[in-house]
Amino acid sequence: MRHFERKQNLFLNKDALGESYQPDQIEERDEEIEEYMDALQPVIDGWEPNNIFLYGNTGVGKTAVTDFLLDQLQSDIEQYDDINFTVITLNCKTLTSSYQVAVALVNKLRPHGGEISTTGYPQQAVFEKLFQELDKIGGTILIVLDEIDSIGSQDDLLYELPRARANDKLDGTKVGVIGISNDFKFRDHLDPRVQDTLCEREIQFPPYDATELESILQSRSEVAIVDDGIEQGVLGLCAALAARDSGSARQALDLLRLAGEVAENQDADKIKITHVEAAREKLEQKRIEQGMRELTSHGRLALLAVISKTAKNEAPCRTKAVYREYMSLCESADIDPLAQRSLHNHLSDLRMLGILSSNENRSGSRGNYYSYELDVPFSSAIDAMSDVMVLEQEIQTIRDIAQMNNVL
Ligand SMILES: Nc1ncnc2c1ncn2[C@@H]1O[C@H](COP(=O)(O)OP(=O)(O)OP(=O)(O)O)[C@@H](O)[C@H]1O
Repeated sequence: MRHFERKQNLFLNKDALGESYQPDQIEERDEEIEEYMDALQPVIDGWEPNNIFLYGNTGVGKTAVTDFLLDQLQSDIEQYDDINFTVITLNCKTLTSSYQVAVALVNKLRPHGGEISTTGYPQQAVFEKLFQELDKIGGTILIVLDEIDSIGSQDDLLYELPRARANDKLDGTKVGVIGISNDFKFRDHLDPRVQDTLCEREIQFPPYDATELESILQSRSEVAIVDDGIEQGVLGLCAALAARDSGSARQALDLLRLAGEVAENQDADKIKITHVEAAREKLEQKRIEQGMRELTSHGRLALLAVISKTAKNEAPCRTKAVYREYMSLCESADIDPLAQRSLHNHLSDLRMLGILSSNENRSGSRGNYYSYELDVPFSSAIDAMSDVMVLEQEIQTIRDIAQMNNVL
């Protein structure tokens, strides 16, 4: 049997490319940092803190900048004896109401063994317990609620918490809320009173462009990867691919880490462009597989129909042609086909998931029509299909046709 062996030739600190790493330096966010520092200024001046709402797509540095600035604030505040400052951070991902968020906060603040049950109290009673815990700490408290959109429409706490002092619920403790969200609709759907309070200061984090991502990768790779461990052009390629897709630093860092792992497995002395390409394919496949897990069986058959048209070199193709292919796959799978209109909806969903792309063609008197093609490499799509479909024979036939037509 093969033994585990430590490999340390390319990575100096692989964890520095991972999710839990907190960078010493934030790149390319000077404007947002400036705005954020302005919003936090009242804390160090000893006034009531602003409530701040941060929004932007996933991976654009909302959490990293928040952690960085609050650490900085905490250390700068040490020189002022008259401020007692506390930060409480809670990720709300699994908490779907004000009640659940309030219970989680209370239990975070109570000592081990003194936690309250997650059910059975009237909501106001939990809020009261929370205010009591906050008063025990006293001073200035910032409560960071990450992924705040999970709270949904039951958002009373977001109204009550920032106003607790004004409404005499707190005994001198100054509380500010920092809400973080990547759901752009969440803000607009908030009760207008909550919106006014919570979004006192709003800071938007736009997606990164390729140059910005390259500079983030550059600074992170200095910590994560050995000198001379990266071939020229590798960081640029990772940055360009992530910028084109999402503008997410997380995606760019994931790509570099995976490329490093591919290189390491091949005992290469550098991370090369080919390793990035292999890593990209792996990530793409993971993304498609994740997307496909959410599809119904008809969604999968719709995708397989487009894959089959691609193998025949017949993509982009119109809905009508996809529909014919889909009908024949349904017949092989012994599944009753949907109407063409419903297939069209499935194709739209696949486009939303980034698996297909579509073009609207204008054809004069005959009206407009859509044509579809894969927006991911053929090989990733068909490999992902093989994992989730039972149409083994049909998938093999599609592979054979693709090979004959040199479709990769
Ligand atoms: N400007 C930056 N400089 C250095 N590292 C960054 C920067 N922006 C993001 N990162 C890194 O990218 C990764 C993702 O960033 P972060 O978690 O802050 O994104 P986010 O906007 O909070 O995303 P989500 O909404 O999904 O939580 C982290 O590893 C973070 O350290």
